[in-house]
Amino acid sequence: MADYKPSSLSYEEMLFTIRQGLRPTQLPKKIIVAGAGMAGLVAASLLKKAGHSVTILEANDRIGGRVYTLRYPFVDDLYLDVGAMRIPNTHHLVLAYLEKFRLPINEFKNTTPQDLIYANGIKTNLRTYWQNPDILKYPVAPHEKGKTAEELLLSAIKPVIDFIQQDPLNNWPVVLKRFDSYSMGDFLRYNPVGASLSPGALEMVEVIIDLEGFLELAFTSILREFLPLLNLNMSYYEVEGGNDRLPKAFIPYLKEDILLGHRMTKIRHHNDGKVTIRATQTTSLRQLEFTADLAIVTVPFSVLSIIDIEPRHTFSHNKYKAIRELHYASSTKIGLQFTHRFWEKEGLRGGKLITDMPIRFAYYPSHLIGSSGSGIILASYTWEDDTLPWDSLPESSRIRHALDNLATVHGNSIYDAFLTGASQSWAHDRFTGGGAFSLFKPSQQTELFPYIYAPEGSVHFAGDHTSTLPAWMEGAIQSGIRVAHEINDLPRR
Ligand SMILES: Cc1cc2nc3c(=O)[nH]c(=O)nc-3n(C[C@H](O)[C@H](O)[C@H](O)COP(=O)(O)OP(=O)(O)OC[C@H]3O[C@@H](n4cnc5c(N)ncnc54)[C@H](O)[C@@H]3O)c2cc1C
Ligand SMILES: N[C@@H](Cc1ccccc1)C(=O)O
Repeated sequence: MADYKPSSLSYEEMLFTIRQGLRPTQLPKKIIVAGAGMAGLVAASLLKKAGHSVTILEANDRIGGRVYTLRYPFVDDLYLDVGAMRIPNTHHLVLAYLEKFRLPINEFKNTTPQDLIYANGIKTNLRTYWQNPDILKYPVAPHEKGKTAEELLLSAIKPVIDFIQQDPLNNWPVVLKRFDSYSMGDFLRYNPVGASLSPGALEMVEVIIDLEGFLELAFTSILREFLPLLNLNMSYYEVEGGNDRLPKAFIPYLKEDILLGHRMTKIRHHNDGKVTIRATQTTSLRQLEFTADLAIVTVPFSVLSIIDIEPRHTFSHNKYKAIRELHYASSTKIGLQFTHRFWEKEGLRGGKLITDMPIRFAYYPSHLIGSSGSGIILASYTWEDDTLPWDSLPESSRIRHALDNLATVHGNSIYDAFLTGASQSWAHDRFTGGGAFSLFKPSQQTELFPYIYAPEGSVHFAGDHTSTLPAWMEGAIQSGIRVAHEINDLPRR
């Protein structure tokens, strides 16, 4: 296990840092930040305010990374968040930045009793399903009849959740030690602490709770990521006008320091401890070099794996292993715009469609509810294997098939209301190296995590993958704050 421990900042200390900044440094340093996603923007803004000189190299022609709001080709000033779309009310770091930048938020209706379900060729809604789960005809065991997917899943994992909630700080490592080798699927099939699920019950849980793509991943990782989504009393927010307004809010303070279209290609350590980042200017293809006291690398490991490290030995064996092995899940989103908000006439105001059709989960917009104009449905949001049928298609076919799936549920009249569509296949996004977010395979949290966030010489690491909440902006922000504290008072090289 690495002897390096990240600064164990409390939530209060992280919130204080967002509101008041770091302690002004007595040792101002030159710092390069690779990546202008949430982690890089948070780290760079805190360190600049503390007195350091920061330069942010961003490969893309926009900042924000996986906080990405698509506006083209939609009309009527509408948009679709094809990356981060929902903010749990327990993600206090994100909410603190939204408050700091005074960004307007509205409720993201993640679920409502009117949520549609279309599975096994049967169409119903959540309210009816809750009253009679057997309506979907999953071949559950006799003792599982009459129970919803949430009830069956929670009955299987409740002992673990209760244990964690008793004392999260001390009990989470115990849970990790005992269950990190389990996949989500194996934990539910051969449950070591609670009710094992029959194949029929497991299939219902997979479809209704959207676990189908994650069953082979680590039980501990999926449990932690899904906790917010499993809590039906959880409320969520979104930024009015698009979630990309959050990263964009950093621009006024950092605009002199951000170099767009600068793709890091090499990290070189010098004998005197300084570090040079080589970057290709993506328009001119010129090779540029930036030398500094320290570097903060926030790019996903799926990208870092193709960056040259010189001399090789300046990264440890375990860092290379973590970069090579950390699992990245894929994800694809498809948005369809319609001339009018027909779904609202069916009582769908926010919330979603849950289906075993290839679109899997669709989300109805939570903004402009009740307005008479056009609207955009997130017609498909898939993860892992569920993205394969979509990633293999050209965009026009993705849109067509998603429309066909929606028509199965909403009727053929939607074809006349269809305006335009767009999709984002993160597997094809070179700025994330083809991964949407890191999620551990069994045992990877134990084996890899300590080496993911640990610095290597003058190179420090941030990004959601280095946090305890990957796949959430909260984790990216947490990592930006952690790394800023980590290097604020380090000696100059
Ligand atoms: C489909 C999807 C849905 C999501 N849903 C939610 C959600 O609902 N709620 C939520 O809170 N979070 C959600 N997330 C997760 C959230 O978007 C991420 O956790 C967060 O944005 C990650 O920020 P980051 O700074 O760690 O990484 P990134 O945003 O990936 O930033 C890394 C940056 O590095 C840049 N870069 C890459 N390679 C190079 C290079 N060689 N040189 C220079 N720059 C480079 C990239 O362009 C990018 O700007 C979702 C993510 C996805 C993909
Ligand atoms: N946080 C992202 C992705 C995600 C959710 C649940 C588990 C893992 C990943 C979302 O809310 O959609």
